[in-house]
Amino acid sequence: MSKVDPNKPIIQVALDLLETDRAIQIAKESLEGGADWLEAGTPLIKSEGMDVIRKLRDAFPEKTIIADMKITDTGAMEVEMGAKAGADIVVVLASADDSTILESVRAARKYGVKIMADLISANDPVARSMEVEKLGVDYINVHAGIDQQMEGLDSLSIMKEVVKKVNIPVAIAGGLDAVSCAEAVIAGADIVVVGGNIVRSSNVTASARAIRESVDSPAKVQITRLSRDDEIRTILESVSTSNISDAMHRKGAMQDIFSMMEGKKMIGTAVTVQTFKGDWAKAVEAIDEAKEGDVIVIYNGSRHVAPWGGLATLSCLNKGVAGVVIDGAVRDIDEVRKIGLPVFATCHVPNAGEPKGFGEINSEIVCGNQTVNPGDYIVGDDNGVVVIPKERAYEIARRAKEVEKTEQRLFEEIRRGATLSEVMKLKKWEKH
Ligand SMILES: O=C([C@H](O)CO)[C@H](O)[C@H](O)COP(=O)(O)O
Repeated sequence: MSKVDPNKPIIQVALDLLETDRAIQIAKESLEGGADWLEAGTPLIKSEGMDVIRKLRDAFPEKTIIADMKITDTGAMEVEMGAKAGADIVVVLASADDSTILESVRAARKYGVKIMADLISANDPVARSMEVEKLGVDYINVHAGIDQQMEGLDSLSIMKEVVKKVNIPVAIAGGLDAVSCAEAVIAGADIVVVGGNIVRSSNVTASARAIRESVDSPAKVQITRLSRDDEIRTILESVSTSNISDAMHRKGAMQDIFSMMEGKKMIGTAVTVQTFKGDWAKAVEAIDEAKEGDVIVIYNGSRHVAPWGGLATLSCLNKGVAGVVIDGAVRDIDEVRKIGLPVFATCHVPNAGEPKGFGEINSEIVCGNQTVNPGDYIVGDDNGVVVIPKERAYEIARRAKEVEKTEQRLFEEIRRGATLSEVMKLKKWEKH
């Protein structure tokens, strides 16, 4: 049942959820889209125990089921648990001690299951893949863990080395989508393990189908490479400031700063301005310092005298500035709205100050009670404005995307008639 045909890559869908019922429903939808193997993900096993394997086995008697137990010790006991619950393949950490791997393999032989060794966090994954093959494992999974992916680790380059060194089937996992699955198959992957990009999709069947098409015809998939900055901006385009706030554990949101341009989204890198009540010179000079795609972030601190208005806003268009954030007031709001540049501010008033020239451009400032440094990523939408420190921009963008995907699936389940607390089983997960 768990054979691998070198000409037909296997899609293993990782059911990284918390509830058995949702996992079974999502498994059904992913099989309809062409997924092959069903993995009880580690969070699912931790949440529901081995019973989830039994329920998956009952629901899908003919399918290959993987218990992603990530065994680190007591190999024989845990493999026995997985096998008796109905798994075909049990996952052991490749970084576990050799004694654990050997015991897992011995128990697997006794109970008629296979062992997949997961290389997540292995010190020297290529060398370890050869060692665990010698210890008798049946499959190797080259895996960039979810937290690692968020910081930019990907498993493809390691997998390219591993496939040259081992003779057993090689799986790859770690944030794979239709494009990276195609790349992995071209590079020699026998099994692609896909979690979030299937199970958190609002249309699980369509997402599984897209992966099926890409692994079956990988040469047809167009592979584009983006710079890190473009990648960050592309991801940020697709998420909301609420998603980002969740990803940052509620840090990063500016206080008392609101969109003056309903429906306009803004993404850019900060040019910071420290200025003072009644002085608009530095705010306006910052336009000349800004590059295309920058956001001018101004601390002015007055609700009554604006450092910014219509003429400054129009000047921004000539420089390709992505938007403006003001801790303080803006004026000429009718002109600002006509011009259409995203502007976020505390309020709007008629008064402007004078161009005196106090203050500084591109020093660290505090805006909306958040520290902003030049180059930090600033995102604004109708919810408000968040600042993402530049050092964590990629990670936060990726985490926000995971939040967005999770919500897409929740929306879909609510559309089907459930309430949010039913879908999330809120009562069960209240703090005990
Ligand atoms: O094994 C996994 C992870 O450690 C959480 O248990 C995932 O199933 C694996 O990474 C695949 O999921 P995605 O990375 O979301 O595709």
